[in-house]
Amino acid sequence: MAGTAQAQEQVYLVTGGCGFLGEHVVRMLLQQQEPRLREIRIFDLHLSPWLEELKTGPVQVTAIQGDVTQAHEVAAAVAGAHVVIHTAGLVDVFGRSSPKTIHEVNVQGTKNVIEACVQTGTRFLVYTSSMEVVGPNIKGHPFYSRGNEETPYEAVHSHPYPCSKALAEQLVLEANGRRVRGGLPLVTCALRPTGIYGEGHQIMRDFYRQGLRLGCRLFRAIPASVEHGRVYVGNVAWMHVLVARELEQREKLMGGQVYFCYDESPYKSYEDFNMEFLAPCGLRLVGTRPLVPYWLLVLLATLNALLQWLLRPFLLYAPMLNPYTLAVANTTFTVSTNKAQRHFGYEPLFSWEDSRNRTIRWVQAVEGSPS
Ligand SMILES: NC(=O)c1ccc[n+]([C@@H]2O[C@H](COP(=O)([O-])OP(=O)(O)OC[C@H]3O[C@@H](n4cnc5c(N)ncnc54)[C@H](O)[C@@H]3O)[C@@H](O)[C@H]2O)c1
Ligand SMILES: CC(C)CCC[C@@H](C)[C@H]1CC[C@H]2[C@@H]3[C@H](O)C=C4C[C@@H](O)CC[C@]4(C)[C@H]3CC[C@]12C
Repeated sequence: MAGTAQAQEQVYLVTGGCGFLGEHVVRMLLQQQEPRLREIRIFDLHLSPWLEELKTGPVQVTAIQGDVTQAHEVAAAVAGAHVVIHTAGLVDVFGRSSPKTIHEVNVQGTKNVIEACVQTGTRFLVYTSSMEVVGPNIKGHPFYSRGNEETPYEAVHSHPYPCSKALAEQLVLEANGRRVRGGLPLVTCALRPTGIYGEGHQIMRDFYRQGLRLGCRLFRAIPASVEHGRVYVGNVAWMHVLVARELEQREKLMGGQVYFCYDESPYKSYEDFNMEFLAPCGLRLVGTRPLVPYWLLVLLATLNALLQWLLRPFLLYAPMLNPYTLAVANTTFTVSTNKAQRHFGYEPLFSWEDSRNRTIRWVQAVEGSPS
């Protein structure tokens, strides 16, 4: 009886629940009508207005404005939660934030989440990591033959964002098995999405707007042969929900594990993949080969980095092209694995066709909306 009462009382906490991925996780939790779910807490630095519309359903939705770098705020939000899905993070590869801030949010913030679980007795922690914990590395090595979780790869990073994600992932995995308040072990695991796309993807929106400005054209910069891993946001969210649900039943198998996020999205170059959505919206990718030689792109990227540094005291100059983004876009890195299917029965919830159509509809709706 006590078991039944407990089973109906589950509280989920989603950090970063108002972000691109976080919103999909929250909506997925509500759509899946998890019978044991009583409350979803959404913890974010900035709360979104759409939260209000979620508050009318049978599951209590609690919005908590807070900062993961503040240990006491995190502990207060975690107290009494059954599972924490920690998606909050500073996703910055353009140099908008300082390396210190990226470290504080992504590493110290994750430490605070782990410590809060230990102190308050929360046993299950799902961490949103990134493919960039593995690569592409600074040497530009491709991840050949569509690697999986076991594929050897020299993970060497210098950029603050992948460094912070790698450190945070390590902390999460090392915390698996720590005794939480009450004496039971903490069960953790990390999900590594490749480049996420779908409704709410701001970089896709930026490319679309840039294409409109350029007379409905984009100019190819990266060879079509470079494959870049992509995964639909709905499937990434679904994977988080499944892991959160299954972690309790399969703690021996899943605890301390990493899983790449994958689905049926095709293997293509970054730009060709974007054109799957932007072409039906009227954009055209000019050139079957890069129009600008690679050495010139490297030069421009280096110049941008230099300008960013020089202008920093006066203004924020953070263009999309810099040596790091160029290296990521120009290095083959894709995954092919079925580990999530073997460990917890994951199958993508959205087919490629669905994912594509949903994303196209979203891009089309972007036109005319404020930037
Ligand atoms: N977007 C991708 O392609 C991608 C790929 C792999 C992994 N990831 C990871 O997925 C997670 C979510 O990324 P996203 O693309 O949804 O980014 P996002 O910026 O849309 O969402 C991040 C959320 O975290 C919140 N946040 C930031 N700093 C915070 C703080 N100090 N305290 C509390 N909340 C804070 C933001 O307000 C935002 O709502 C991140 O951890 C990111 O590293 C993203
Ligand atoms: C060279 C230019 C023409 C194109 C620049 C594109 C560049 C802004 C894109 C290319 C690849 C993108 C990253 C990739 O999809 C994966 C991730 C992992 C994730 O954890 C955070 C986002 C990130 C880094 C994407 C950012 C934008 C990138 C670099």
